[in-house]
Amino acid sequence: NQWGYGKEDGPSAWHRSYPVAKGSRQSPIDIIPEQAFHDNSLGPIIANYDHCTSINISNNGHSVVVEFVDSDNRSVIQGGPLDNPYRLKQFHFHWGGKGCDGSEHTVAGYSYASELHLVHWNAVKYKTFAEAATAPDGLAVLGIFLKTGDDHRWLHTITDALYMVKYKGSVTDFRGFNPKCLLPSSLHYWTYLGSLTTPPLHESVVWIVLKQPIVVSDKQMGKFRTLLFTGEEEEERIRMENNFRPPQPLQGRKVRSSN
Ligand SMILES: Cc1c(Cl)c([N+](=O)[O-])nn1CC(=O)Nc1ccc(S(N)(=O)=O)cc1
Ligand SMILES: [Zn+2]
Repeated sequence: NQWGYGKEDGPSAWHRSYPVAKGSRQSPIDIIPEQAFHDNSLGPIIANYDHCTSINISNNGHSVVVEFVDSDNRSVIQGGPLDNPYRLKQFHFHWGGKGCDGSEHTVAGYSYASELHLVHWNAVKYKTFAEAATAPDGLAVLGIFLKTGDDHRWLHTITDALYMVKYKGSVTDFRGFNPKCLLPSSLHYWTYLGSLTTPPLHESVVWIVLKQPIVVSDKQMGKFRTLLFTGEEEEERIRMENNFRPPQPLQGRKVRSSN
């Protein structure tokens, strides 16, 4: 299933192999804060990542991904719009080209430099990630915006490892990383029902997008752009950048806002 972010295989072509691309709950979306519904029943998001166990970091030809042990509830997110704890499986990023923004969600038309996605699955209701990934309440993705400014103290742990996963298909050990250090100080959020933002675009995601971005330096962002979409054995070397899907039609969905 070769899909990508290029002219021929990019987001506008995905519907050919993945018709759900034109579905009724696609992601990302443009979030308009004034039109979000302040829902007082929405409690705080609780992220328990202290016992989480990262396994590896890899380049899957679309993004850089850090995978976690998800065989028990050692790292979960709960509260907010979620009826039960969702288990952390992986996190990855989307970003733009040099000097360009590359977040997936936008806020009143404003794009951020990058967007971090922490992908969780409903292990209470479903036996595997694969099963959850096709269920309407199967996944919960925590979206965190990145804006450029000062160096991020902890992002170095990730950016210093990127040279080891330059090529598509490369993977290397990456143990003991706790993603709690990537969370902003405020966990205020918007939430809505959506989908995976890349093929297979399953409409199985409860999106929780944090309002407060984290700050990373241009230099750190630049290291993401040393990654390649292409494999070591391939003739062509294509820089991994602009790996984001543009906002999709809201189709009458309500975006709720935490207090
Ligand atoms: C679809 C699937 C299954 Cl099923 C499995 N599996 O291991 O069983 N892995 N994948 C791949 C996957 O997770 N894709 C994914 C795509 C977009 C996003 S995003 N940007 O956060 O919306 C999160 C994840
Ligand atoms: Zn993503």
